Amino acid sequence: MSGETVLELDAVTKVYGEQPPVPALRGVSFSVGRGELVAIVGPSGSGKSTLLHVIGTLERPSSGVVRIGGADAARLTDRELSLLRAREIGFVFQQFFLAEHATVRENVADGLLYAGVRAAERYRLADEALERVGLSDRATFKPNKISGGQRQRVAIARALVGRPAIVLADEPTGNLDSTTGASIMALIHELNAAGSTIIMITHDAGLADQLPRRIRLLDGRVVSDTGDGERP
Ligand SMILES: Nc1ncnc2c1ncn2[C@@H]1O[C@H](COP(=O)(O)OP(=O)(O)OP(=O)(O)O)[C@@H](O)[C@H]1O
Repeated sequence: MSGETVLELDAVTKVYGEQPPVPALRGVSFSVGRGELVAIVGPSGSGKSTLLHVIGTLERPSSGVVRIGGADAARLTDRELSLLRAREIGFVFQQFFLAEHATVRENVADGLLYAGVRAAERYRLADEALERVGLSDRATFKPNKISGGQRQRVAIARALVGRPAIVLADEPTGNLDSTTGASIMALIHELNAAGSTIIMITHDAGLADQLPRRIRLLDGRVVSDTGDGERP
């Protein structure tokens, strides 16, 4: 059975600067189906962050096409693009990026600020997301009163709260010790098993090997992709 394509890249390039131009992506094509769990792996400078920014519509490609849920990102205005980003993409970063003055619950609810969801609904969905990451009992805490692993769970709940089509995780275990990192990886697997489509960037081949599909980048090109476009 072939499922729905949530992300499609076709011959995407990204060139930074002019003197000299730095080609960060040199014709990247692949697609991701709903429910996939994909690692994008490669050494430093291979283009992983650039690819994440392009997929996340934070940067426009120099050429090529990025389709999210069938919509060609290049055809959208900046305003439409921010709405698409707010509704369809959940970001998880290595450095959590939590608001320290706000509670855990507020941090998660704020993930819906730009998606046009009313406050009461934001908090209801935040509580639901916190339950999914096993942190309901920390909802009223401030981020500085919880552990690093719990902070990353908050960041993941924040990314999930709007039930985005794609969760993009950039080295989500990069700031954690190995045990805590393993528990975050277990959570990522759990969330994927529950239906989330997750694309994780890592330079760590060992971590990538734990994921069902690996797309390997080198010098801005895909050098291998263990998925063949078939949907799970
Ligand atoms: N804003 C920028 N301006 C100019 N060059 C850039 C910019 N961002 C990235 N690059 C260059 O593009 C190439 C790819 O960088 P990118 O950050 O995407 O790689 P990466 O695989 O994420 O590396 P790392 O694992 O070290 O974060 C590198 O040669 C980098 O120097």
